[in-house]
Order: sequence, then structure tokens, then C-alpha cells
Amino acid sequence: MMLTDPSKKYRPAYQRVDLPDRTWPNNTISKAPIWMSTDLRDGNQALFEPMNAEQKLRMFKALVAIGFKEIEVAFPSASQTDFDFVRGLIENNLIPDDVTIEVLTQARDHLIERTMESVRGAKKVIVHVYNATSPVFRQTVFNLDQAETKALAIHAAKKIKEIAARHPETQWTFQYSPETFTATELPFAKEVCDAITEVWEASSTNKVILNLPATVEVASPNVYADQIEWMHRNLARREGVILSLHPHNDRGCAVAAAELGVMAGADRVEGCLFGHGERTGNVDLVTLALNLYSQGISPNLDFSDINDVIRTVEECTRLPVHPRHPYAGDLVFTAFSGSHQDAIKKGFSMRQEGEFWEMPYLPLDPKDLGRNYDAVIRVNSQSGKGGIAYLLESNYGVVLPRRLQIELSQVVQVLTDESGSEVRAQDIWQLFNQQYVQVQQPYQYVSYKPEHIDENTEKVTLVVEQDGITQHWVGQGNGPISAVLNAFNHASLPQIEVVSYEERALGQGASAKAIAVIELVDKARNVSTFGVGIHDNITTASVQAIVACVNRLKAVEQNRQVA
Ligand SMILES: CC(=O)SCCNC(=O)CCNC(=O)[C@H](O)C(C)(C)COP(=O)(O)OP(=O)(O)OC[C@H]1O[C@@H](n2cnc3c(N)ncnc32)[C@H](O)[C@@H]1OP(=O)(O)O
Ligand SMILES: CC(C)C(=O)C(=O)O
Repeated sequence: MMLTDPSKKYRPAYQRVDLPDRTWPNNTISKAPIWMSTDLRDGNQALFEPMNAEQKLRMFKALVAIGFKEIEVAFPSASQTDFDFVRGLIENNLIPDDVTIEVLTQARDHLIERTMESVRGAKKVIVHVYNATSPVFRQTVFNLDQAETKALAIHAAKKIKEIAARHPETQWTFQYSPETFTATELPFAKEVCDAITEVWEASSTNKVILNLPATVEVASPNVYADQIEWMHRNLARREGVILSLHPHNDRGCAVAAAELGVMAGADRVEGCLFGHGERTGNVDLVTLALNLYSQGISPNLDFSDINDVIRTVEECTRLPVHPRHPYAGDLVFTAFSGSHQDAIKKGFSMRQEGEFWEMPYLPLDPKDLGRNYDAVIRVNSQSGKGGIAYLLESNYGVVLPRRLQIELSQVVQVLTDESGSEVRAQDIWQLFNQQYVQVQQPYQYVSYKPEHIDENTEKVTLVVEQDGITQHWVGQGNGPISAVLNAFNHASLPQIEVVSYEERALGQGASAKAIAVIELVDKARNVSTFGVGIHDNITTASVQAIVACVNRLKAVEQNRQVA
């Protein structure tokens, strides 16, 4: 049960950072940090079933293809699978020269030895050792005081250095993480980190990675940024340190924490694709990278086939990517709601190739991620005319006049309200045809015969069927449209007039058809509506549009009488 007063049970798990002259709020990110993917380690350790060898290799290759240059490939002392995987990468020469593998170990001798054994013969390795430094962990998990905690870390650092020295064939980088950093007293975190960089002799030519994890995210991201800026300013041998972030997402702010952390002075970010990892996950590297990209900054990671990346990650982890996942989810470039659709449709029609991408509601061009525009607009009961018009335009090349868009959207709305579900472009096209094109009652168009009388006069004989009886109506006007209207006026609807008329090509080349859209008003009854004709011949399309429109006017009239 939730407590009415949680203050009796919970209190902030971090200590206030005294940094009144903090600088990070004024900074912007102008280049990509160094990325480190821990999909095969932190991501892997948080799965129902850890990846098998085949899945691990597939994931490794995908990470390389995306462009990661640092990849934490395993916790080799955890299992034979992890150990063998590392050996397999090395022995089968599967690590590209520009990629450095990373391995993680606890600060325990036998685990360090096994870890170092796993990477024997590799060209470049980051050895990553950790121990938790926060008060709760010191007391609860380790039963160690501060000095003992520091000594544990120093001992492990020395051990790693010693073993590495025996293998000069490998280019080593050492990494230390004070696990639970965000809940650790900052001066103590600095003290341990400084001791480690001293052991490893960090310098500008011998860089050491200090990774400051939000093992559990315990505060808002500005606090993490303060903590990082404090460390950035106060660490000894800063010139010899690659300052790294490792945010988890317990409060849902990992992406923000990473971004503010980079603004605060960090050089490197560890995380997983789509935010995999323990509990709520590690920071999502896809989102971080594409946040940069959409600001015009190259992330140095390639997500131009995002669907392929999703497929690989889903198949390897057996966890689905959420449909609303930033940039990647199936629905993130989709607008259902009317005003969004309207704005996007206008954005697309105004946009010229080569211009900056300034598209309402779409922060990034789906095409840059290998997506197309097919799903950008989808129609349900929340949709409006813009979306419907967009679907007809993008799928069938039909550009509708604004008033017809409004009319059609009401027809579609009835359908979506009744079904309660999405309607597809084909459904709308079918409805459009039923309602505006193939309207054959009471008059079914049969043919028309034009006759040129003189420069200003066209005569037309319109043949229609009404209740199985063929009618021949003759009309005259200054063109085929006015002549057909005149024929109708003689026959039955004496006061129809044209409100608007548009004709366009539908499709391209030899197979192009003409589409004619006419709006007629029946003045006597004060009703107006649209009719549409589609035919190879533009005049035939126009005549068919008139017949369809007259039929619709009749239907409106009948509906009124019934009402
Ligand atoms: C925040 C993170 O994600 S850190 C990475 C966590 N990932 C993993 O743990 C996945 C792989 N781990 C494993 O497979 C196992 O934990 C192993 C094989 C490494 C070790 O297993 P075990 O020897 O059974 O130890 P176990 O995992 O239970 O760890 C607990 C012991 O290690 C100690 N320990 C835990 N972390 C560390 C550390 N970083 N450094 C030193 N000792 C540690 C604990 O204090 C405890 O000691 P105790 O038994 O004397 O009380
Ligand atoms: C080992 C460390 C970096 C870790 O995974 C964490 O603190 O979350």
C-alpha cells in the first residue's frame, strides 16, 4: 500500500552537491562522446535468458557495423559461455583493428585472473574493474569501511597492472568504476579514483578510464551533472583520465543524465541499444546518438537501417522494442490525430529537397533511418481531413479540393466511429470511390456525344439509364461541362450550377488517367456536393463527375425528405 507520508520511509539517497558556480547549464554538446556499448555485458546480464554464443556473435557484428569502437563483450569470469565467447572473438580474428573489446571483473583476485586469461592474445583490450563505494554497499554488502573499500580497489588495480605487464603484446587500457557512484560521498569517490589513477600512472599518454556510474538512478539528472562536474574539476591527473558515464534509468531520466553529464565534462558514455540493461535499463545509445544527429551533429554511429538493428536486438535479447520508443518504435513517425496530420501534410507539401528539416511534429526525417513515409499518417477516429487527404495523395496521387476533404472526412469519421479502429489508405480509397465516383443512382452514365456547333457552342447528347430506361438528353453550352449541365437542367434539376471544377492527371506516362472533381449547387434546394470522374479521357471524366455529382445531390435531397 502506498504511504500517505512516504517521508517516514524514504529520503534522498544522494548527498547535495555544493557547486554554486556550476558551468554545465551554459554548455552545449557540440560533438559525439566516445561510445561504449555494454549490450553484451550489462544488457546481457539483465535478460531472462542470457544470449547464447550465436546470438552474442550476431550482436557483436551488429555493434561493429553500427560503428562502435569500444564494446564490452563479456563478464568472462561469470560463465564458460562468456569466457569462450571472448576466446572465440580473439582466436577467430573477429575483432576489427579499430575496435577495442572490453571485459568486466569484480575486484577479486581469482576473477581478475580468469578475466585476464580470457583476453590473452587480443590486440587491444579495456580491462574494467569495479567495486561499490557508497555507504549502504560498504556497510550492507561488503562490511568494509572507507579505507578498506579503497584498499580493495587499489589491490585489484595493482593485480591487473601486474598481469597486464606480463602481456605486452596487448595494448591495454585500464578502467575503474566506483559502482554506486551517485550514492557515494563525492570526496570519497575522488579519493578512490585518484588512488587508482596513481596506481595506473594515468597521464596524457597513458589514459585511464574512470567510469562514474549511476548504478541506480537516485536523483534528478541535474544532480548527476553536478556530481560529474565536481569530479571533472577535482580529479587528480585529469589530463590522463577519460571521464566516462554509465547512467541507469531507474527514474526514467538516463538520457537526460547522460546529456547533462557530457555538458558537465564527461568524454565517454556507456550504454545499450534501446536502453537494455539491468532493471529499467542502461542509457539508450540509440536515443542519445539520434538526439545529436537531429541537432546536426554526427554521432559517428550509423542507424540508417534502424529496422535491421531492431530486428537483431529483438532476436538476440528476445525483448521487443516498444512501439513508442524514441526514433525507433513502430509508431514514432506516425500521426493519428487530426491537427498533427494537418500540420505534417502542410509541412511535406511546402518542403523543398535540400532545405533544413523543419517538419511539424517530426524531429527527424524517417528516411534517414531507412524508414519510408508510408506510416507517417494513419487514420482512426482521432483523425481529420488532413490525414485522409494525405493518404489519398501519397498512395493514389489524388489531390482533393479543401471542401471535398472536409466532406470526405465526415464520411470517413462515420466509418471510424462505427468500427472503432484504424482505416487504411485502401479503405479510404474504396469509400471515396463508392461515395464520389461510382454513384449510379438514379442516373447511370452510359455515354455522351459531343457536337461542335460553332466557336462558342457545344452541343451534347447525354445518354443515361434511369430505372432500366434509357434516356437521351440534349443540352448546349459554351463547353462540354455547361452543355451536360444544360442537358440535366432540361431533364430534372433545373437549377444546378457549377461551384468549382478541377481536373488533374492521375499517375504518369501512358497509363495516366484524368480525374475530374466537380462541385455543383442545387440552388432551389440550397444543397451542394461533389462528384468525381476518373477516365482515360478528360472530357469523359468530367461528364462522369457531373453525373455522379447530380446523383449525390439527389441523394442529399432524398435524405432530407426522409429526415
Ligand atoms: C552493477 C553491475 O552491473 S556490476 C556487474 C554485475 N554482473 C554480474 O554480477 C554478472 C556476473 N556475475 C557472476 O556470474 C557472479 O557474480 C560471479 C561468478 C562473478 C561471482 O560469483 P560468486 O563468487 O558466487 O559471488 P557473488 O556473485 O555471489 O558475489 C558476492 C560476493 O562478491 C563480493 N563482491 C561483489 N562485488 C564485488 C566487487 N565488485 N569486488 C569485490 N567483491 C565483490 C561480495 O561482497 C560477496 O562477497 P561475500 O561472498 O564474501 O559476501
Ligand atoms: C560495473 C558498473 C559500471 C555497472 O554496471 C554499474 O554500476 O551499473
